[in-house]
Amino acid sequence: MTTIEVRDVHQQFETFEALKGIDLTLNEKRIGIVGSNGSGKSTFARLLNGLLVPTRGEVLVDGLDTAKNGKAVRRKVGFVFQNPDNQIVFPIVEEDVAFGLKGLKLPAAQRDALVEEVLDRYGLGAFRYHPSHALSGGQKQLLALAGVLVTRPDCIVFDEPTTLLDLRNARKVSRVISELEETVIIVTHDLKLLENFERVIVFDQGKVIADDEPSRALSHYVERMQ
Ligand SMILES: Nc1ncnc2c1ncn2[C@@H]1O[C@H](COP(=O)(O)OP(=O)(O)OP(=O)(O)O)[C@@H](O)[C@H]1O
Repeated sequence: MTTIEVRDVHQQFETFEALKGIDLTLNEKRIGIVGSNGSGKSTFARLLNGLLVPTRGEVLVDGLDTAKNGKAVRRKVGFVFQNPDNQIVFPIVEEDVAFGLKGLKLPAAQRDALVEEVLDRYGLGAFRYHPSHALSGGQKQLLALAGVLVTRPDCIVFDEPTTLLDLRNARKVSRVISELEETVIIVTHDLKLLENFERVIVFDQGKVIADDEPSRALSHYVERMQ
């Protein structure tokens, strides 16, 4: 199981400090990240697989520094964006999933089998040769997830996976996430998503203000928001 160590992390965007000294060790199977708008959650999430490197401090994934080993880190930790349109880059569904496998240089037959398996798993098998842009919002979110899962990361970071979805699709994506064997870290405003999680971390103005089992952490958050 992947362990992510975040040590004295600061993130400065020009004159604005979005994260102000974060120290955390993440090694639970299910971790939720909550907090008000602009509190630094997405910034924090993007640090976890080296999409962003901290301006001060360090992030280590199984001992690998994200600032020095970005590629190896991203093989361990996948990232699913809030808006799947930011993640889906190929015009045809199967091409998009296959792209994630490109670096592995697999024989074509093995690559095709992996693509088929992951599409079937998320009910997208019938859409294999369809244009990616013609999928519904929920299907796009699942395609984005398929494209990450096919590379078999140990841990997946989701940035608000249900925010853009209607209730039915949000439930579907939420069920898919709950069934994942991989370690899951979710940034969300949808507190229902965090039922049965092991740990919830609450951000406020670039700092961690609570870090606890979900019911205690969430009641702290709700109190703070009043
Ligand atoms: N690339 C950037 N350049 C400048 N400022 C940035 C950049 N990225 C984030 N910020 C700022 O950092 C702060 C934290 O942003 P972040 O997206 O991490 O918040 P968040 O907690 O995810 O918010 P939300 O719930 O609204 O998605 C915000 O004030 C934002 O404007």
